[in-house]
Amino acid sequence: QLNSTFYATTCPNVSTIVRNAVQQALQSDARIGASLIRLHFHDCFVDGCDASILLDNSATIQSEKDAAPNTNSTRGFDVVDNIKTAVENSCPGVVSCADILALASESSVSLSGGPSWSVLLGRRDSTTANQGGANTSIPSPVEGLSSITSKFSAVGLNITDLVALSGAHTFGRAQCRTFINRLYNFNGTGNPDPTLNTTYLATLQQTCPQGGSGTTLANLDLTTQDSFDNNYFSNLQTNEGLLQSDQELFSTNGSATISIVNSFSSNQNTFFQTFAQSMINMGNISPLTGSSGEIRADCKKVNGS
Ligand code: HEM
Ligand SMILES: [Ca+2]
Ligand SMILES: [Ca+2]
Repeated sequence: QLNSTFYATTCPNVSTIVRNAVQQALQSDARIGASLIRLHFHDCFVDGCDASILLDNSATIQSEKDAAPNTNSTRGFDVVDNIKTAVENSCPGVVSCADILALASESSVSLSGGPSWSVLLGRRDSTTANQGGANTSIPSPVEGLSSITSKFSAVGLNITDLVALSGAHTFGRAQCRTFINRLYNFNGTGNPDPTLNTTYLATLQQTCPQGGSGTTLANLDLTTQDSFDNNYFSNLQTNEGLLQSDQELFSTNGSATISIVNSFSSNQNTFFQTFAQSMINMGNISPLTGSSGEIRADCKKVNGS
């Protein structure tokens, strides 16, 4: 029941306001677009796209920010607050934080060279957070393709959505601790992951030495780190996916995901169109609408708290 004209009379310029704020943030932080779209993903997978991820700890809120997939990892909350302030200055009390995450995701992708799409709007903001849900519903990079597929399926997303949305790893960074399992002792074998390109392996071992800092960053896309393009998929074909969950899309024998990777690698337009549709699908995960939830005044807090 979301629609693209939800704010046509109440905040007609909301898309432009968000886009300008994201563009400004990109000028001092080339990574911020990647960080913003990831917030939308981690929001939508936990009780739907309701901005639950943005709530800080309080007497009644156990923040999702402290859940394992998010802690010392998700970023961009300050930029979300800046966007919200800019939107409130033009249209006070009208635009939800959940819709701001959806709009900021589209701006992040299109400003980085990726597709544009018409964002569906009308989500409202939760009055609760679900830290336990964030721990269980957000996929881990090491849990295996079948388990990740189940987590997508649990929110109504199929294998095409999984491959297309994983293509968001065409930009942004990952910490050594999220892929070091592949570099030295994969699954207790005493050897690296055999599906890791040996030249790329050597580079990653230099970036992430054994016993080194787990928080050192590597580019998710070794070829075009800040551009939204289909190189992520050609990287998988050359065994240069960074996370185990990335490479498994192409290297799992017999998996239906392989032909989808090949198709996105050979045709960027196909990837872009499918990605846009899959973002709409993800953005439709159980939104609060009508009189459910609220329009938060401050994305970090439930109103009146
Ligand atoms: C398919 C399952 C997925 C897994 C297992 C996964 C896992 C991860 C991990 C481990 C990181 C690095 C975090 C860190 O080191 O702090 C990451 C980063 C990122 N993820 Fe995913 N992800 C998945 C799907 C998605 C989806 C669906 C999107 C968006 C549509 C997305 C967008 C991103 C972006 C853009 C980054 C970089 C963020 C930054 O640089 O701040 N991921 N992901
Ligand atoms: Ca949520
Ligand atoms: Ca790229």
